[in-house]
Amino acid sequence: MAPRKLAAGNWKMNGDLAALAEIDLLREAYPDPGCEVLICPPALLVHPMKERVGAHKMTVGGQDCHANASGAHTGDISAVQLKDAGAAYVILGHSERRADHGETDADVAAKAAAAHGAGLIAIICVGETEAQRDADETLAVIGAQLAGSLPDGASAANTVIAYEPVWAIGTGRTPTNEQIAEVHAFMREQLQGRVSDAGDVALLYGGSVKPGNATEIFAIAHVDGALVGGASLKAADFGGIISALEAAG
Ligand SMILES: O=C[C@H](O)COP(=O)(O)O
Repeated sequence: MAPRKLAAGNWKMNGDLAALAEIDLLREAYPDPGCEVLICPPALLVHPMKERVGAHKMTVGGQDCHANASGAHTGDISAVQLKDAGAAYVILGHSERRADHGETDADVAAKAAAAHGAGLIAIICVGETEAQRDADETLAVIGAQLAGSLPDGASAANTVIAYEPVWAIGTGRTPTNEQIAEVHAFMREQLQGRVSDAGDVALLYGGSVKPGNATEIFAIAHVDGALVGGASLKAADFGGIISALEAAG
């Protein structure tokens, strides 16, 4: 098995029922996409989006889950509930959750274990801040986040890793191709010994991916797709990224 090719959209706290019209546009433009296409809308939209996707092979995911399957956790959503609503994936440990909700690597590992238990594929996010990159700590930070956030039992079938430099998210700035290549090769190496099929785990790049830079980014070794924020909100933009991934070797 080779790593899955995945164009993943993260709508973050954007979108409403009317925005599901974008799904119709994607279905029409890509009736049989040559890569996996995933959209992770706000939790309220997971079920209606899945209904809108219908028989199309596009998948839907959550943006977070609780580590427990149920219980007294007001405002939280479990992996089991996401699965029940039609999700196939869940994003975990996004830097916005690490910053806004104080999520630690151990929290992310527990959530990923819950996701796996519920039959969801966990997209585990890692990435350095600008200060950490300036201090030449990038690989140490990524190595520690990976080691702490990967649960036992992670495999290419149930886990995807997304490298998202915090300073590149929503800023229009991206690392150089060499910087992305260095981190992705490092992540591949770090997975050895932790995951039996480390060579087959999909590694996504995320942070200001647009139709205009996607082709270049997908040509970098060990980049198997993208986790896209702003440019996933409109089918016209996300479509450009899907097309670039379809065309990537
Ligand atoms: O999860 C997606 C990332 O945070 C990237 O967001 P962006 O594409 O808006 O920079």
